[in-house]
Amino acid sequence: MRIGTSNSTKILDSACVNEYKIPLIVMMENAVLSAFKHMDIENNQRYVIVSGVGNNGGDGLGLARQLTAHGKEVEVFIVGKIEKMSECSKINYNILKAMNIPTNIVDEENLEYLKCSVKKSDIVVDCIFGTGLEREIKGIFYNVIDIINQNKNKTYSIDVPSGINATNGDVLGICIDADKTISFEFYKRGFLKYDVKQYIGEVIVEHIGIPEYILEKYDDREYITNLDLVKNNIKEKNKFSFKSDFGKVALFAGSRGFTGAAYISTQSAVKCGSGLTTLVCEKYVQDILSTKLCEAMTLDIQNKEKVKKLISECDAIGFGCGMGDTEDTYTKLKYVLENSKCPVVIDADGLNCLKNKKDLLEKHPNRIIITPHLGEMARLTGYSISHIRDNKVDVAKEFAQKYKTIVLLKGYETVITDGNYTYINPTGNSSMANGGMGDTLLGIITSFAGQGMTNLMSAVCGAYIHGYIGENLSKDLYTVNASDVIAQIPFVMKEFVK
Ligand SMILES: NC(=O)C1=CN([C@@H]2O[C@H](COP(=O)(O)OP(=O)(O)OC[C@H]3O[C@@H](n4cnc5c(N)ncnc54)[C@H](OP(=O)(O)O)[C@@H]3O)[C@@H](O)[C@H]2O)[C@@H](O)CC1
Ligand SMILES: [K+]
Repeated sequence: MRIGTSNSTKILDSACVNEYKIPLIVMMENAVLSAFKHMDIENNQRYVIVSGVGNNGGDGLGLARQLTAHGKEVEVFIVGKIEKMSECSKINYNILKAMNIPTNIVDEENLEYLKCSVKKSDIVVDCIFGTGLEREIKGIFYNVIDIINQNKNKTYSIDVPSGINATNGDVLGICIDADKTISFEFYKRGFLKYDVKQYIGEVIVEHIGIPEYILEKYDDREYITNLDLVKNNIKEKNKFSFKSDFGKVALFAGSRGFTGAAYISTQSAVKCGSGLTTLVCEKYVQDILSTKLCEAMTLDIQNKEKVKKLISECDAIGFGCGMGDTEDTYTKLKYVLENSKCPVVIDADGLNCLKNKKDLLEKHPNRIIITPHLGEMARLTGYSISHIRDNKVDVAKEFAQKYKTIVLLKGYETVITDGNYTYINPTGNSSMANGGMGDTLLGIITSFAGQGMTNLMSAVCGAYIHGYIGENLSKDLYTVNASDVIAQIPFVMKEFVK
C-alpha cells in the first residue's frame, strides 16, 4: 500500500489530468463509486452528507446521488461559499438540484437543524475537507465539525477526517472523530502519527482508476509492507542445496547477566534457516550457553585468530545484543567492521556505544543495518524521543541518507528505510512488548541477510514476520515472549514460501 501526502495527491492529480488526459470528474466518480462500496448500505437507511466546496465536497455530492439511487434517505448539507465551489463539485451539485435531491447551505441559522438531522441519521459522511485543508479551522466550519462529533451515530470520512492535515497529522483546531476513513490511492502520511490514530477509525485505501504504472511513477517511495512483498522474498529450498547455500552467520552478543540476549539472537538465526550459525562471546557466556545451543556453534571472542577467520568468511553478522554499553563493545564493533565485508546488523549496546562515534558508520557505507528503538535513536541523533515519535519517517530517512545505512526504527508501526525507499511495518502488537524481542528480530534479520536477501528486504521481511508471529500468538497468549516467537519462525516461513 502506498503512503502519500497532500502534495503527492496534487502531483498525481495534475499528472492524470494534464499528461494522461483523465478528466478530474472521471476520477471523482471513480472515488464516489469506490467509497460507496464501504457505506454499509445493507444495514443503514439514513445518511447525512456534509460537504465542503472543494473536491472532497464533490465526492460527497456524488455519493449523495449514488445513495439516493439505491433507495436511501439522504440529506445534504454544504458548508462554505457556493460561489467558491470547485468545477467538479459544481457538476455534482447541479445534478443533485436537477434530481430534486434536497441540499441545505449551512449557516448560523440552521445549525440546530443540522444537529437534529445528524442525530436522526445512521451515518454522517464527512466530506468537508480532504487533502486541500490548509489552515486552522474556525467559525462555522468549527461549529459544524463539533456538532457532528457531539451528535453522530457513526461518521465515515472521505479521504481524510476533516481537520487532520493529511501530510503531518496535525489537527488544525478540531477534527472529525471518524469511525471509518475511506482514503484514495494513498494511506495518508499524517495517519502514521500516533496521536491521530484515535480519530481515523478503520482506514480503507481504495483505488480510483489510476493505472499502476502512473502511481509508481509519481509515488513517494513510501509504502506499508504487504504480505506479497514478504512472500516474494522467501524462496523455496532447492532440493540440491547445501548448508553453505543458506549462509554462514555470526552473532556477537551477551555479557554477564545478559546471556539470554545471546541465546535468543543466535537461536532466532538458527530457526530462520541459516546454514551455519556461530555465537561469538566471552568465555563465561560460552560456558553457560554451549550446552543450551544444540545447532549453533560457539566461539570464545578472545580467540582472535579464529574470530578473524570466521568474520572474514561470514555472509552476515549480528552485533550488540546484551553486550554492555562499554568502550570494549565499541572496540569489538570496530574490529568486526574492519575485518569483515558482509552486512552487519547492529542493535542495542552496539548502537549505544556509537553515540559519540558515528564516524564508524560513515567508514562502512552500504553494509550496515541499525535497529534502534526510540530511546536508542534519541541517543544516536540527539533528538528528543517525542520529536522522533512525531517525525519518525523523516528522522529515519535523514539518518539513513547521511550514514548510508538501513535504519529500522522500532516502535508502533516500525519504519524501515534506506533513505530512498521506506516501508512501514503493519504487524505486531503490545503483547510483544517485553525483553528479548529485539534480540529475536536481530537474529531474523541477520539470518535473512546471510541467506542473500538485500539488506533493505532483510529488515522489511524480518520486521513483518516477527510482528506477524507475535500477533498470531497473541490470540491465545496474554504475553508473547521471544522463545514463543522463535519456535514459530520455521512454521511461518513455510507458510510464506513461494
Ligand atoms: N487524485 C485524487 O486523489 C483525487 C481526489 N479527490 C478528492 O479531492 C480532494 C482534494 O480536493 P481539493 O484539492 O479541492 O481540496 P479539499 O480537501 O476539498 O479542500 C479545499 C477546500 O477547502 C477550503 N479550505 C481549506 N482549508 C480551510 C479551512 N481551514 N477553513 C475553511 N476552508 C478551508 C478551500 O478553500 P480556500 O482555501 O480556497 O479558501 C477549498 O474550498 C481529495 O481529498 C479527495 O477527496 C477526487 O475527487 C478526485 C481525485
Ligand atoms: K473528509
